[in-house]
Amino acid sequence: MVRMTAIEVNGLRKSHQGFEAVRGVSFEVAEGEVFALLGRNGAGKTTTIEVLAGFQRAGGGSVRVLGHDPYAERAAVRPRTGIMLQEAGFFPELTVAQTVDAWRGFTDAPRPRDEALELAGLTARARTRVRQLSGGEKRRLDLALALLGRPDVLFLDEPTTGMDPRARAATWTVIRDLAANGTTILLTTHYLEEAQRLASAMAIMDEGRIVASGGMAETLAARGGRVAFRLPAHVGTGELPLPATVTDGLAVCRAADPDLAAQTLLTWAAERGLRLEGLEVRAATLEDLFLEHAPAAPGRFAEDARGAEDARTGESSRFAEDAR
Ligand SMILES: Nc1ncnc2c1ncn2[C@@H]1O[C@H](COP(=O)(O)OP(=O)(O)OP(=O)(O)O)[C@@H](O)[C@H]1O
Repeated sequence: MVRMTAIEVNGLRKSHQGFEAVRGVSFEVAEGEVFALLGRNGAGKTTTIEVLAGFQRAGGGSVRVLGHDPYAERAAVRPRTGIMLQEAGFFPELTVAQTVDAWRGFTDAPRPRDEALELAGLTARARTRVRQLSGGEKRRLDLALALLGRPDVLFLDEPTTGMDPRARAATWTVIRDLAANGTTILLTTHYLEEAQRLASAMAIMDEGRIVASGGMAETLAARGGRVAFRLPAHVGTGELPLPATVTDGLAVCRAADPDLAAQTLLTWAAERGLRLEGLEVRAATLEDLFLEHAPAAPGRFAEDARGAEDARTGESSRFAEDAR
């Protein structure tokens, strides 16, 4: 089957009050694909989504959603798209069920209320007032509303922020099922493991430009991985069989094939009667790529980013287990 292009972005530019938030961005998303648009705060992701959803006119370049200009041909595009923005405008005194019913009134051929609530895992909260929902539950209500019109294209801006691990895993299943049934999904997220698991293609934005993009599997394979271990006492970096950087006694070798690099290092160590304490072999993760291409601004957040790199392995595997 030939997959059509559902979203086309060509040289998109967009300014807010003289500040150019998006500076010539191009990418394509195939029908039924999950595409992750990534980048640190302020990179221009939401602005791009707002243009794609037809809320704002492109300042330069062109965008097409399902073959149409989403701003000029809004009537053709809007009924076929669903959107979950970061800030939902709910009425706090309505219940969840009343909110869905109100939204159904604005939607052509909407899903039944119960089906939408079930998809978003909100069946048990149907009679709860919106103001009493937790942050994660509000995101789930947003998801229910975005899915009401059975959209062909779904824009999800940080869809799982505030969700607990179980709700997040359930949302991933919904997203995967929708894509398997042909829905095209463009999502932004700061949870890189989420992007790595869900998306088959991605682009990393920084300061309004794309700094890395491509198929998820291919891009990660091309980056290679790393082997880390405690540098044995009295061994100099120059004695190692592979180039390594050493920080605070932790040696890190980057390698296209990290398994092979680990074998080389272990053989070398065994021949000398040395142990490689804390040996860790890892394929590249999206987080590696992200930290490389979207470095933190100088100052406090630069240090946070380094902390994230050190803590990364433990954090992401804990999350992975919770979510399984
Ligand atoms: N309405 C607006 N008026 C002025 N500046 C804006 C407006 N909306 C966004 N910006 C600025 O444009 C830049 C890009 O914002 P945008 O919301 O697109 O980033 P983002 O990548 O979605 O960030 P985040 O991850 O924090 O959501 C930011 O510097 C932001 O301050």
